[in-house]
Amino acid sequence: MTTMDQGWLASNIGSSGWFLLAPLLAAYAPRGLPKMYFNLHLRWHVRRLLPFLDPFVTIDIVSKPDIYIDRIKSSDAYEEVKAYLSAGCSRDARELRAEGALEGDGFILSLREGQEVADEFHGVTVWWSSVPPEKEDRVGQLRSLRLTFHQRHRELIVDEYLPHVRRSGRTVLFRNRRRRLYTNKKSLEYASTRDEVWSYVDFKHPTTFDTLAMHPDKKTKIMDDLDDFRNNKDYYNRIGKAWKRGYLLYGPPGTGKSTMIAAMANYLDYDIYDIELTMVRSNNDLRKLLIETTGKSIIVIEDIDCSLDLTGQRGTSEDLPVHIDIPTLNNKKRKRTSEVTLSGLLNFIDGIWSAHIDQQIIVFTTNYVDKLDPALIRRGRMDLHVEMSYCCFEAFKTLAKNYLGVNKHPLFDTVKELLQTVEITPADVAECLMTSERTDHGADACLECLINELKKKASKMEKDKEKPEGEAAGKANGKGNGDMANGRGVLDDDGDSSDEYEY
Ligand SMILES: Nc1ncnc2c1ncn2[C@@H]1O[C@H](COP(=O)(O)OP(=O)(O)OP(=O)(O)O)[C@@H](O)[C@H]1O
Ligand SMILES: [Mg+2]
Repeated sequence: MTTMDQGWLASNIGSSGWFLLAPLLAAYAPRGLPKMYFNLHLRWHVRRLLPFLDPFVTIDIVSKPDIYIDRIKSSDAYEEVKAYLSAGCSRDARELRAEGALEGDGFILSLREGQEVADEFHGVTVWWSSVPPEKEDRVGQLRSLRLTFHQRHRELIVDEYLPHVRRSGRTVLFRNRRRRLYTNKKSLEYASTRDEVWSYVDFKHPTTFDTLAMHPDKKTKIMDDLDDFRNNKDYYNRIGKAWKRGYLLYGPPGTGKSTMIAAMANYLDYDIYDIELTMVRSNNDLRKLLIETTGKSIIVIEDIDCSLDLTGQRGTSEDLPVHIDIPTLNNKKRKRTSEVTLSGLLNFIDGIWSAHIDQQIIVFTTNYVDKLDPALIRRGRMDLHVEMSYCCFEAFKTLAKNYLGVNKHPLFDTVKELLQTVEITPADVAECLMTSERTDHGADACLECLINELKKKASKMEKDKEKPEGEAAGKANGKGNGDMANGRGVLDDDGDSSDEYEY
């Protein structure tokens, strides 16, 4: 971009003849000609001449009233244009205004009133200026940014340049924002249509795919899948499918399902909407929640098997309201009826309403995958089923690096051997390795602690095997009864994980 002063004059030089004609017409026409003639004919001609006298077109991009700013999540052309200009014009413009960014500690630079900057698009020069607010009424000041361009470029500017400005502005806004972790409010709290349905905090989870303990092949496949999703907008358009993808993460407690969600959000740079289904009163409220989400986000329903009674055969259960305990406002628990049904949830995932927001990932987690209604997790809804399993040696190595800062150790061989037979969750391994932080013990002591734990588990498994069937204590692979119904809870230590995830 260059400052406007020279650019503007240079482009106007060709039309200076018309500027001379204008005062002549204004001076002689009314005196020399009958009034009637002037009114009927000259005015008509003057009107036709106007585009030649001033061949420039202006478009004002007007801000939304302040009172609505907070509610605007998806698109606000004014904010997008401002962000586009702040990324470019701050380099050339001399007189700027700085506003504290809505999020973070930074400033947003914008043009001061009267300042103009030029921009170039496909060899065509256009000018942006900030115009003073036109009025201040009960909805607050309406500010505008004015775009000026030659009328012969109208099509290019309207059809290509302005969408380009909005797209680029959105990218700047997205880059500058703080990511958020949303959770839904109780249905009772958003009775009015203007109430916010989500509350949020800044999302600051430190987990990445680097620190996630999992077999590397499996990890790579998941990351590739996320990349494919992110980069394939055209593909989704072409096949006529909403740009969404469903992940089902299943496995015993402590195997990293929630951790994986944080890693996914950090990898994609997405917000998270964590839905507590038991707080949702009806299918209608569920839809309301969906409408108020934004793109580039992950919608999470954790422990879907515990959230609502959405299990059983679709034909019998989908339209029956489910009974759940909702704490009431005076904190006493009382039996209430949630009218969220299985079909309501299915519609939430991939009904017509779900298509209105692009680039969303839906994640369900569960400890008991086989208890879920097949309709809920069928392919197309939950596109990728990922089994989060017990700790394999490769996953252990990641944890050892995270917690102890070691890549090799003489005790690794013993750990490797034990992990081939013993089922231990990454959470339990992490707990043993964390002793190095809590005490002054180094890697040796932590690894010995882990080996002791593994040996204890091994001898318990032996004892359980000797007991008659039915008496053996449930494996630690389910919340409560240890009933991991898929029967594939153990990752091979050699990392042969090909059958642990399915597409
Ligand atoms: N795969 C993993 N990689 C790294 N850390 C892990 C992993 N699994 C578990 N952990 C550690 O264990 C803790 C608990 O894990 P997490 O909450 O992700 O388990 P979960 O599978 O969601 O369990 P639940 O089924 O009970 O919700 C995490 O805070 C993390 O420190
Ligand atoms: Mg969890």
